[in-house]
Amino acid sequence: DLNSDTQALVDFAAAVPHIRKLNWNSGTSICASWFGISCDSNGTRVVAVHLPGIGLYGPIPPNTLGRLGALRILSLHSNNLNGNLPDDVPSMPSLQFLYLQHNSFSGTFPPSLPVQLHVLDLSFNSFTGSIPSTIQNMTQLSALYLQNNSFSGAIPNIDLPKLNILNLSYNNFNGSIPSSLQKFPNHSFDGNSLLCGPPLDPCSKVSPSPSPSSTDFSSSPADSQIHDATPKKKLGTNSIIAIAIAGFAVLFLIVVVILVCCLKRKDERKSVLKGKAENDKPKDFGSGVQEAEKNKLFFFEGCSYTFDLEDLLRASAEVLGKGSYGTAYKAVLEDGTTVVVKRLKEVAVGKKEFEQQMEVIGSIGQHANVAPLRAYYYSKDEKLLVYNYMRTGSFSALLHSNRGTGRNALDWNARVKICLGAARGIAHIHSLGGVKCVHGNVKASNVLLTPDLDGLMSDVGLTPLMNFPATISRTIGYRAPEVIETQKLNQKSDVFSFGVVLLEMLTGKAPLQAPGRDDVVDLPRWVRSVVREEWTAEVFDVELMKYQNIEDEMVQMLQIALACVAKAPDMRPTMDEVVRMMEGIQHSESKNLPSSEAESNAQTP
Ligand SMILES: Nc1ncnc2c1ncn2[C@@H]1O[C@H](COP(=O)(O)OP(=O)(O)OP(=O)(O)O)[C@@H](O)[C@H]1O
Repeated sequence: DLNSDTQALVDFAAAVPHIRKLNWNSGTSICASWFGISCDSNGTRVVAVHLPGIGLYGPIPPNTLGRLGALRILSLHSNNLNGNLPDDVPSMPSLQFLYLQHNSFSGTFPPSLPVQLHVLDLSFNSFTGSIPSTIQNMTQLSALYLQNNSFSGAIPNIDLPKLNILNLSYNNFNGSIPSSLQKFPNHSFDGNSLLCGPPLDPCSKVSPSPSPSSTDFSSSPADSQIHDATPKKKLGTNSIIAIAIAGFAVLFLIVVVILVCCLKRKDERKSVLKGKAENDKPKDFGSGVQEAEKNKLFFFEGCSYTFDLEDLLRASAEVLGKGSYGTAYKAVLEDGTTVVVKRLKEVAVGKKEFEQQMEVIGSIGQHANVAPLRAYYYSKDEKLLVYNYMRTGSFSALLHSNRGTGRNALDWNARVKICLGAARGIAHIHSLGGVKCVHGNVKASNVLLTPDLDGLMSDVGLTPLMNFPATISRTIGYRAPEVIETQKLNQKSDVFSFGVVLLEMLTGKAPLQAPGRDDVVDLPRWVRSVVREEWTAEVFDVELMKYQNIEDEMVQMLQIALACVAKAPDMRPTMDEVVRMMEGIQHSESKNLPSSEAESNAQTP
């Protein structure tokens, strides 16, 4: 019952040192006010423990968390926990989501995992030994993250029907990849030098000699609470040379492909715009178009548009808004095609760098949650970007416009779906690595919506083109404190900005848009101050109050948001972790389960 759950948590907190205060006071209600704790809807059992990145130290003692018999989600990632897992922890009877990544756990793969586990994340630890074939019993498993450990041996031939995410990269696995797992992409297996077969190189070609990375393994558990997503292992000189050669080859190929495309287009569009730029009345966004012969619209691959610059200049245009990069126009072409044209102002880079960044943007755009850039035009006086027109508009517009006029409120599931889409889009950008793979301007008006309310990140890859200080004032409410100070963007500053979007979604309040305006709030500060006083009610959007059974989810989402807007960048989760935590919430609620299962969950003693 709740008393024994409470005692289990108290025992855990007493035995495990932690940097951040938990404020688990026996006088307050565990379900309503204990940090990181969620109960079932009756308030009779603890069903989720979310304690990411709060500085937990040392091993998990046996007979503490393991006593939480109704626990469905255990999230202890990004702490400094170490040692072996106690026997009773992963084997809790109701556990469905286990997040232990980014700690310093050692020992072998947990021998007894509950068969109903949905997600298991042991990545970025120091686990050793092989994966037991009994993993085959976990028929509900949909995601298995074991990357960046020291697991070894052959990978068992597991065939789990629901498994759709698998990451075994950066371990010491050897042998051939079993047929059942060959459907996963290479990066599921990267960084295991003795592993071969599809999707990696064929086994016969793999030389047995490359030094196993175990000796190079550098583990620095205590230096930070949240590690970067970059692999912990150092690469040998051979690997670096090989990677460099492969990189050059890929780059060369890309350049060749682009050249071929350009030449082809040149042929297709003869004499586009010859003498037209002066004769036609150019739209606002085309007034700087010159030298039309030399500079044409460059389309990205996979784009089905057939118009050219001339058509675009003839289109009827309407201003959508002035953003930090320039003005956005909705342009309707003569054949009815509607696109968005962004006319960039104050581009701070030259042509070559601009084009290189366009290539980066083109490659980032291959994701369901990133609004793809379709075409661009570059000349000395005019820089235009062409995007699909999203008629559902932006998250910001849907969340804030026409409030209080009996509008159709954006319901909870829609809000979560939109934010999860945006989170996946940002995580995708981050996954590409490198300094340029930062969004840099995450905010609700840059989350565009598909007709079925999926969130897409727009304005991707534009910050490296611009003069940084020019963009800062418009988006002040989304900026991480260190960005305001140093003017340097990084992935953790994107996480902060995303946290503000989540707070915006939860509270229905827009963050500070520009200094000196008093109609809007410093959201992280406001939410923190309310939360300090008392939980929930005050914080959440009144429009959300009419929905049943969502308090748990809202509180959990609030915790994620607050973790994202932590003042210290190191304390913020990575975007990948944010996605997984959000997915965990989505899956965990009984209302998302089939009704029979929901009932049995509700009846659990
Ligand atoms: N592809 C698109 N489809 C529909 N609406 C869009 C599209 N791109 C932008 N918008 C909308 O047009 C308006 C202006 O966009 P723009 O990106 O120029 O400025 P912003 O988002 O307000 O600020 P920033 O430049 O900092 O991103 C915003 O309301 C935005 O949501």
